[in-house]
Amino acid sequence: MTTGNNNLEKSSTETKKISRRDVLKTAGIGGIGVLIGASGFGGLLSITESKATDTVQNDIIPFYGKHQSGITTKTQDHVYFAALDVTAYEKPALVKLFKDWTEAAALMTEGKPVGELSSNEFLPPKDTGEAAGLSPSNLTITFGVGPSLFVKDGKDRFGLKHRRPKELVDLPKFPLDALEEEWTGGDLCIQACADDPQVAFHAVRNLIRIARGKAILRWAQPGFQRTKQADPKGETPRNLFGFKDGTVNPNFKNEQQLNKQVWVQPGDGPNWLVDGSYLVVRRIQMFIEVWDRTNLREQENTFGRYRDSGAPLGQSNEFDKLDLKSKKENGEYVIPVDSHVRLSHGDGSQQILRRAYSYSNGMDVKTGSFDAGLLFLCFQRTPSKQFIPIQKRLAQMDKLNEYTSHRGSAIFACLPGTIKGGYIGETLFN
Ligand SMILES: C=CC1=C(C)c2cc3[nH]c(cc4nc(cc5[nH]c(cc1n2)c(C)c5CCC(=O)O)C(CCC(=O)O)=C4C)c(C)c3C=C
Ligand SMILES: [Fe+2]
Repeated sequence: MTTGNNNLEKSSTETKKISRRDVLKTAGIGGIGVLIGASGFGGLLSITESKATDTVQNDIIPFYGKHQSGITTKTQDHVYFAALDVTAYEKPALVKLFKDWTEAAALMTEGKPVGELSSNEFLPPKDTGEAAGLSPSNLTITFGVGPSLFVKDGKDRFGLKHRRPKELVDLPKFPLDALEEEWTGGDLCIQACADDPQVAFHAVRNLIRIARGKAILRWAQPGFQRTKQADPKGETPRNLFGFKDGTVNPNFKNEQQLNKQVWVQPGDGPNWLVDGSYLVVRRIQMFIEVWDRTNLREQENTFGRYRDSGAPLGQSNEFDKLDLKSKKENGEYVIPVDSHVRLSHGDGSQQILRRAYSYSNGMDVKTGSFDAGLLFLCFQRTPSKQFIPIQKRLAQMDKLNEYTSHRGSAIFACLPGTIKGGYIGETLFN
């Protein structure tokens, strides 16, 4: 029923690697527009493929489709997450922003710069340039809208109030929350994931630049997992506490399961969000110095899994099922009552799609310890029936709470995908 991250599927369309330099070289022959116009992107790829076989790989994730990419896409090595505040006052400005973002995002995910190269030395170049020569690196860019886009301080800012889904409301305050304004909320979000940190950063940087005069950064957080070079087998990544994290997740190959757990369905709320998903983000600080002084048995009891194999306590293999009934001779449960997996699993009926990344932001100047933790990103169909009840259980008695602190939080509705010629957000703004 469940798979590890390593089993997650890349989007269905066959993809090919083509570096930005290849695109520019090819453009030198006939011009990008002419080439794409004449043969479609597939044509461009096959030309380049036959010319430069050494660069043929699978690292373009299609931007267009029924759903946005970056949700059920195999988790890339890096994320750059940004929450934004809208500064525009009129809906047409928002529409223009999303149209421009769609165009730029589609280009960047194909490894292309956001605008044609200009030789006018008196103007700033359209693309910021740091991804020139880099491969597309499986870049995905996922856009979301927060509750405050619809209503802020009681004000219907863009005439969208009646379109706000009931589920798109600020999360309740959970016990032990230590949220800080500087890591919380946002009218819009951009999640850029890629197998290269510079490609992910480049994407967000250029989108923020395009947003000038319409939206500004509110907060941002980069995150990482181990790279594919370091772990060519693609095993489940480990978090900063050294445990395999991401073992149990909905099966990305199972369309039925995704429709049940991840994608918003007709009848769930307003139609504009059908085929989209809700994203809950938590910026969770992990007290790694305290953890490092904790003995192994305590660490394993905290999660309810073995550190080495990732297997549930009492089992041998990572993907073995949790046995929540089995007891030790002393009458205690093998998987402790306050362990993270027992509480997060509950009765198994609530599942979320987790796409978490570690972060490390240098030193916390107040304490002199690392400012490190987990950028917890999870997608779901109905937050009130998925993230919220799970987090309520965890906040009450999760043993992990001794070693973590929730510092940031936000919720977004991630829009459905779009086709070429359309734009992300058109179902909402039309
Ligand atoms: C409310 C949702 C969750 C938060 C917040 C959360 C924080 C968090 N988790 C880990 C590490 C692990 N989590 C694991 C499993 C797991 N966690 C959640 C939910 C939240 N975690 C779920 C739904 C599950 C799966 C439960 C199940 O059905 O078995 C694990 C075990 C391995 C795995 O399945 O991934 C680890 C390890 C940290 C470090 C953390 C906050 C910093
Ligand atoms: Fe967890």
